[in-house]
Order: sequence, then structure tokens, then C-alpha cells
Amino acid sequence: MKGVTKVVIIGGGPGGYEAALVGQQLGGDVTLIERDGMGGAAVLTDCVPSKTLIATAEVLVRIETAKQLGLRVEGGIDAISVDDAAVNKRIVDLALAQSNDIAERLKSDGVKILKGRARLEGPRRVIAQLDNGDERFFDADIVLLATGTTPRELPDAPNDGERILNWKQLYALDQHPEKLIVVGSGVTGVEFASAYHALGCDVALVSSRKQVLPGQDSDAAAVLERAFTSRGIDIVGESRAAGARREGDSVIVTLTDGREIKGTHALFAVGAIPNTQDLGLESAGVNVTESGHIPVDRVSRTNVPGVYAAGDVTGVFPLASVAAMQGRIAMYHALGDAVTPLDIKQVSSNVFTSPEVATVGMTQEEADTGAIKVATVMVPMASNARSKMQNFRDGFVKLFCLPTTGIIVGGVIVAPRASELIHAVTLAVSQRITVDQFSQAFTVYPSMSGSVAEAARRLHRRDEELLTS
Ligand SMILES: Cc1cc2nc3c(=O)[nH]c(=O)nc-3n(C[C@H](O)[C@H](O)[C@H](O)COP(=O)(O)OP(=O)(O)OC[C@H]3O[C@@H](n4cnc5c(N)ncnc54)[C@H](O)[C@@H]3O)c2cc1C
Ligand SMILES: NC(=O)c1ccc[n+]([C@@H]2O[C@H](COP(=O)([O-])OP(=O)(O)OC[C@H]3O[C@@H](n4cnc5c(N)ncnc54)[C@H](O)[C@@H]3O)[C@@H](O)[C@H]2O)c1
Repeated sequence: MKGVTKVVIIGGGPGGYEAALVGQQLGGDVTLIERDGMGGAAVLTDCVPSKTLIATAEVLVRIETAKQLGLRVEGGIDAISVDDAAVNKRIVDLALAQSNDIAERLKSDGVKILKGRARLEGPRRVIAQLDNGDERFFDADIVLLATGTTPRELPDAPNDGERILNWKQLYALDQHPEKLIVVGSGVTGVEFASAYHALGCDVALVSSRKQVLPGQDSDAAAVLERAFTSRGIDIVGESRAAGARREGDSVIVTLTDGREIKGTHALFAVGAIPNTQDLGLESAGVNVTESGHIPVDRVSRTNVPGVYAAGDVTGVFPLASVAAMQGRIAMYHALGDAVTPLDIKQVSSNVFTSPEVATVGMTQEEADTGAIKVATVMVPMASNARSKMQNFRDGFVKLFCLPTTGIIVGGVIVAPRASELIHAVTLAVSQRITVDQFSQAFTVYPSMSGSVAEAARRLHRRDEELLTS
């Protein structure tokens, strides 16, 4: 009789801990080795802390519209001040509480958690240096690598943790920056630019491309740029940072064209590098790409039998939700359960700025290539009654469908709480729902979701002008 399958997981972020729960549920004997804390970077330093900060910033953005909504704030918005210590304490406490909740859940499900650093020493042999000084060896049937990434640092912008910072170091500041220079206008950069500006900082956003949010819907990026500019965020477009240096209480960011920007702090959000060094991958024969990621197939297999990988370390789609799904899929596959391979066309994601930008499935860029003929429509939020009531004028709903069948294949929503509105579109994409089926479902009146249904209704007759090619 075959014994219990021994599963060893390296890394306790969403990729690792969600896999551990499934592995244990399916009868595996699961050991999870984590270096920093349960929940990984997602919970301790990246996703959860940034969204907690943004929750505070959102309140201030709402208050800014008080006057337009007929409220009188004596002294104006300046009468409200930010208690930086309280904001940061709340963030750190909430992240730790979330990490503890995850650890408790894992323990109660029977997962063995070890604190330390692990690496492979052969295809399915793992060696762990534990924080208590012990060294442990494991001969596993299944290994899952879910070690995440580390912020990229520019060689000429040495991170000092005080004024030249990465996103993990922001919550240790006593006071929020007076003038923050955010370098990098990817999702991380724009989220922090939006949040810190709302918290009262002067913000300059150094954006290397023509538009912020490269790779995202360009109509959405345009709305965001307009919103940022009208609020007073200084977008330094088509500029690359060469380095940064300290000068007393200031930071000078130098651009590759020789210009200099002065601030009190600089946040570098210029991407991340996978944690694959010192992981013993060579000893196990696990392939690594030029960028250092571990290539996997749609059921999270690496090239070595029995060795799986999940999450940011794979470079598939660096989201907590995808990491978690890849981890679960790895266990379903490894432990012989029914498994649906990962389909990134069904992944919804959101940029937590003000307004939010949520997307799923087909993108405008893909539609524009003409490889697949689609019909598309864009409904401005400005005409939505709820939107007017809430004094929200920018934003839109964009839907893509196949012209012959009307099946919804993608969407973009730019609106407050777009992260919640996108779920209906995600469901439509995953279940291949048509625009007619979608628009037959009732929406609440008045509601912003009414505009999502309106977009579907407008695609009922997919006339020539709605076709992208
Ligand atoms: C600022 C920011 C905000 C984000 N916001 C969102 C968001 O809102 N929504 C979203 O879906 N995604 C968000 N993301 C992305 C999300 O954080 C990542 O996709 C997610 O963390 C990936 O999970 P993971 O399990 O692959 O890795 P991680 O969460 O990075 O966890 C990996 C863990 O492995 C551990 N580890 C590494 N090497 C070893 C070793 N040798 N031995 C033992 N342990 C090891 C690390 O300590 C770490 O805890 C955000 C990212 C950033 C940077
Ligand atoms: N809300 C969310 O779900 C969320 C939030 C943050 C991050 N993430 C995930 O993390 C991934 C990575 O996002 P990111 O923004 O951290 O990294 P990124 O690699 O997507 O963006 C970094 C940006 O910095 C720019 N850059 C690089 N060097 C530069 C320089 N010297 N000067 C100026 N700009 C420079 C790059 O051109 C790029 O646009 C995202 O794709 C997303 O999946 C998700």
C-alpha cells in the first residue's frame, strides 16, 4: 500500500499557504518552511499593507468632495490631519493579525510550519536552516517552490531605508513624506502616488513611458493621468531615473537626461526580481529563465517531475490571487485530484488608485492586433445616475465580445470600487455568457453596475462601428 504523500513547500505567501491547505485537505503530509512570516510578502509587506494604507487615503479622497456634495467643512480639507503613527501602526498590526490568522488556520488543519530558510539539495530533497539553529533534511514526494520576489534596486540609488526607499519600508517612517518622488509608474508606483498624495504629500511620479500604467488599457491610463494631474500630482513623463542621492534632509533623483528632481523621500517601484538565487535549483536540475523565474506549465509543473512552482517566482502573472490558484492547482495535480489548468484569460485584477481600474480577459491591445475579431463598446460613467449622485464624473465601462455569438471575452472598468464591479464581468468571461444573457439580469437602480449592463445592452446589435477590425 502506498504511504502518505510527503509534501514540502518553500515559501508561505499565497502560493505556498493556499497550496498547504489543499495539500493537507487531500490527505498529504505537508511541511511548510517560511523565512519571514506566514502570508509572505503579500500579507506582511506588499498587498495587505498597501491596501490598508489606501483604505485611509480613500476616506480623504471622499472628504475632498464634501463641498460639492453640499457639506461645509469648517477650515476646509486642511482641518483634517493625518496621524501618521496611527496610520502606520494600524497597517503593521493588521498585517501581523492577518499573518497570525493564516498561521492558526494552517496549524489547525495539520500543516507543519517551520521558520527558516530552505533550499533544494537534489530533485526532491530539501534542506532547511531553521531560525532556532537546527538543520533539517526532508525527502519529499512533492516539492512546491513559492519563494516570491524581492524589490529591484537601481545600482545608483542605494536604498537606505530612511529616504531612499522601496515599498516595504514606507510603514516604518515616523511621518509621511513632505515631498515624495515615486520612480516607476507600474501598478505599485501609481497606487502609492495616489495614496500618498491623498494623505497630503506633494508627489512627483517619474514615468518611463508615454503613459502611466504601461501594459494596461490606454483609455484607463488616460483617465488616471487626467485625475492625477487635476489633483496636483506632478507626472514626469517619458523619463527614466538614473540614480538617487541624499543631500541633508533631501533626496535628489537624477534622470538619465541629466535633469534632477528634489524631494524629501524617493520611493523606487521599478519592478522585482525572483527569489531563485540560493534555492539549489541547479542541484535539482530545475530550469530558470533569463530573468531568473521558474518556468511552469498550466498545472504548475516545472521541468523536474515532482517539483512544482507557484506565484511570483514563476513570472506568470504576479498577483496574490494567481499565486494562490497556482498553488492549489499544483496540489490538485500532484495529489491526483480533478484539476482545471490555469487560464490567465479569466484573471481579474485591479489597480487601487482613485478611481480604481479593474480589468479581465481580452485587452484593447490584443483587440487592436486584429488576431481575434471582437466588438467593443465604452460607456462613460458620467451618464450614470449613481455616479452623478456621488459626484464621480470620470471613468467608464468597456466590454469586449465576440461579434458572431456575443460571448463576453473581456472588460475594463474605471470607477470607484471597480474591484467589486468587475466580478460580474469575470463571471461572464469564465462562463462564456453572452451580452444578451448579461443584460437580461436585473441591476439595482441606481447603481454603477447599471453601466455594466448598459454596455452589454449596447452590444446587442454589433454594428460595423463596434468592431475593432
Ligand atoms: C506593493 C504591492 C502591492 C500589491 N498589491 C496586490 C493586490 O492588491 N492584489 C494582488 O492580487 N496582488 C498584489 N500584489 C502582488 C502580490 O503581493 C504577489 O503577487 C504575491 O505576494 C505573490 O505571492 P507568492 O506566494 O508568490 O510570494 P510572496 O508573497 O512573496 O511570498 C513568498 C515567501 O517566500 C519566502 N521565502 C523566499 N525564499 C525562501 C526560502 N529560501 N526559504 C523559506 N522561505 C522563503 C519569503 O520570505 C516570502 O514570505 C502586490 C504587490 C506589491 C509589490
Ligand atoms: N493592485 C494590485 O493587484 C497590484 C499592486 C501592485 C503590484 N501588483 C503586481 O505586481 C506587478 C509588478 O508591478 P510593479 O509596478 O511593482 O512593477 P512593474 O515592473 O510592472 O513596473 C515597474 C515600472 O518601473 C519602470 N521603470 C523601471 N526602471 C525605471 C527607471 N529607472 N526609471 C523610471 N521608471 C523605471 C518600468 O518601465 C515599469 O513601468 C504588477 O504587474 C502586478 O501584477 C499588483
